[in-house]
Amino acid sequence: MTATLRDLGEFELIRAITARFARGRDVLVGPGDDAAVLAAPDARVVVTTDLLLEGRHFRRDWSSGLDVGHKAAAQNLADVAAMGARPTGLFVGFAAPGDLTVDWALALADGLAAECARAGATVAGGDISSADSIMLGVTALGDLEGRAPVLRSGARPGDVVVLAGSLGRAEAGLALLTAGLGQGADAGWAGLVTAHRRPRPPYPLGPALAAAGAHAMCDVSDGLVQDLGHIAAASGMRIDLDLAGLTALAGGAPLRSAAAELGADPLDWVLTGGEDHALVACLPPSAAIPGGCERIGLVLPGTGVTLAGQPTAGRGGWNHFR
Ligand SMILES: Nc1ncnc2c1ncn2[C@@H]1O[C@H](COP(=O)(O)OP(=O)(O)O)[C@@H](O)[C@H]1O
Ligand SMILES: Cc1ncc(C[n+]2csc(CCOP(=O)(O)OP(=O)(O)O)c2C)c(N)n1
Ligand SMILES: [Mg+2]
Ligand SMILES: [Mg+2]
Ligand SMILES: [Mg+2]
Repeated sequence: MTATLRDLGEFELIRAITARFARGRDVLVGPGDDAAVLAAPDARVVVTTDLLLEGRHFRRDWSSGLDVGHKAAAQNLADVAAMGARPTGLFVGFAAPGDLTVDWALALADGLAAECARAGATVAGGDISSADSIMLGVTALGDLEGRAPVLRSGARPGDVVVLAGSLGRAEAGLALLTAGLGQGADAGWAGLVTAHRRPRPPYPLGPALAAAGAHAMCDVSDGLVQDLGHIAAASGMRIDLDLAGLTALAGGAPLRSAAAELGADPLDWVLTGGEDHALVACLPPSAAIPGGCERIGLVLPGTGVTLAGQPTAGRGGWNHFR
């Protein structure tokens, strides 16, 4: 076969790869969700892993070692929370060039430790190698504490889609850095750049949404429309986003002024921007919406993600090969 990864795209590649793995009898939730759940020793432990590569996920001239440590931990701990689990431990594979300063490597460790502390977890192991550029492979574990895992596949018609955390801010910060306007940015723009460098997922709201009865949940790593698209597809449902609510999210002063400066659309950042690692969940209409969450849409029969009933085609999200 001469097709390339770019031809296939990230998510078709994942489908093709995982189709080759047997579903072991200990695997209660396998590839396809934010984290896996294994039956042995019991069904309380969720496991997830993510890569973070220099040049692809961060740049050393844009982010400090401390920033990258925060981001590497947050990206994984958010997947744990998105299952409704409490983060417990992180395992960190770290490869770097020999001329990296010790200060940078130790700042990275400090960032990992600080972000773990935010989530109530800790680094429990890892591995080190040398490499031409910095690479991190982080694995996170979490405890469901007796709750059922909240999958991407459980959304039902009538569920209310709720958001915990921010959207579009990390993408705006990345756009500012890319345009050369990020360093030394003042006022609100600095907050956007910080959102790119150190996303702040609302970890406790993962278990809180699970306890509130969430039918489905995920974190937003690649963009709201794309990630909700995974829930819609896995659940066999349509998700309709509320235009007024999302326009309000895009209307914050820093997002608006950064978008005006860059000739961008702040609503695009909110709909397609990745890496804020907000949590989005589908709650039954009777459920009490936990504090800190806001309603942004509705689950309906059908397919795909719509905005006020209109198709979102063309508003994609991050895909590693496209
Ligand atoms: N190389 C791989 N082998 C097996 N499973 C994979 C691989 N890459 C991704 N997956 C699985 O595919 C699903 C989607 O991955 P991804 O989009 O990275 O999720 P997330 O955005 O939550 O990190 C996850 O369940 C993940 O475990
Ligand atoms: C230097 C740089 N360029 C581009 C980006 C934007 N970016 C890189 S990966 C990504 C999506 C999230 O990362 P991914 O590895 O897909 O995490 P996952 O979905 O597996 O959680 C985004 C928006 C960035 N963070 N840094
Ligand atoms: Mg995820
Ligand atoms: Mg991943
Ligand atoms: Mg991704």
